[in-house]
Amino acid sequence: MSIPVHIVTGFLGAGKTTLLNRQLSSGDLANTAIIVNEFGDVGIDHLLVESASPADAMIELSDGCLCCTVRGDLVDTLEQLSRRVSGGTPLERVIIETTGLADPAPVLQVIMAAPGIRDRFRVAGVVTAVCALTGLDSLDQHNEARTQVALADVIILTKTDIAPPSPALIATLAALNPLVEPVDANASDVSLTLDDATVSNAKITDSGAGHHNDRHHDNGIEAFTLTHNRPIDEASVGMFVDLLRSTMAPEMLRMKGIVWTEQLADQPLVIHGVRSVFDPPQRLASWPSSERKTRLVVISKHGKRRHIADLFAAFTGQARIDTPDQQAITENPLAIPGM
Ligand SMILES: Nc1nc2c(ncn2[C@@H]2O[C@H](COP(=O)(O)OP(=O)(O)OP(=O)(O)O)[C@@H](O)[C@H]2O)c(=O)[nH]1
Repeated sequence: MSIPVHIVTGFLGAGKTTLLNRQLSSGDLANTAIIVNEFGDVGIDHLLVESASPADAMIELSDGCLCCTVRGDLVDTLEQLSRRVSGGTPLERVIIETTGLADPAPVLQVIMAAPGIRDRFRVAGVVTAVCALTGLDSLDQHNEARTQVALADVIILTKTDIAPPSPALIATLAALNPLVEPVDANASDVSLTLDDATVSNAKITDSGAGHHNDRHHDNGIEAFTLTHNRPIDEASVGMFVDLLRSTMAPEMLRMKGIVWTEQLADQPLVIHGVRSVFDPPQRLASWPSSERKTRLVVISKHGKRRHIADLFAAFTGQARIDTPDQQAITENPLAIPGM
């Protein structure tokens, strides 16, 4: 059984450590390793996180950002944890608190793709703290803040006790991540460690995506849904994903959803990708609702929607006058317009 890794992110000062402390003090983080990543020579945050978990469960990765310089350290740390587990130490979960300036995608990629890590750990979810007071400014001004929201499985609005979130902030969050309905940090059931069922259900249902089928925002990220009403050949799905990974990885922040395949039509395929890294597709035991339909939510850099939609159309046999079909693309990938 792989060990779930929960990533807690959010812009500088958004309230990550406060949320973590709150959950630690509630006592439900037994057998949890907490990895805190900080900028600067002297880490502070790890001192601020209360030691409610075993002393050696607290690991500080400082002097760099997880998404760049200390990536190797993260792999080493997870390998060490894995060895401890083999030696009999109980470990139910890992929580990684990133720096406020981190892009969480490389962290996810380490867990999903690094040899020796991906078999022993799995991404359980990304929780992003957003400050109700300063969140809108951060989102307007910083790419990292937008990426943190775009990649979130859960968005927690902090400091709502000081001021309620503005409608503009709520609208911006919905545009950046139509899959997720923000929750209030003060709500009684807020948790940083969502169980797998909650997260995978959020990923595959239509909640949010159905209402915001085609959302974009002028701050560089757009979210849209690709849908198809007929079963798709599984091989075509694989080719579509491969081509996206090889040609669009820097622009495609995230793709998640369910696919109705010709093979095993009663058990939809779950697709879950972060940039170029995709989880091995999993089958659901059955459809989550009565509606059978392929739904893929894509969060990408602004301006790439047309290319991604054209590729999807080609691989699902939806011919368009000015777009090559699947055969043309797979025989000559250079034929994709705009790439
Ligand atoms: N009133 C109020 N203050 C909060 C809340 N959450 C965090 N704070 C305060 O905001 C400040 C920053 O909180 P932290 O939890 O350290 O934020 P962080 O995201 O870990 O900060 P960095 O690690 O520096 O990015 C602290 O002074 C907290 O006490 C909240 O929900 N309400």
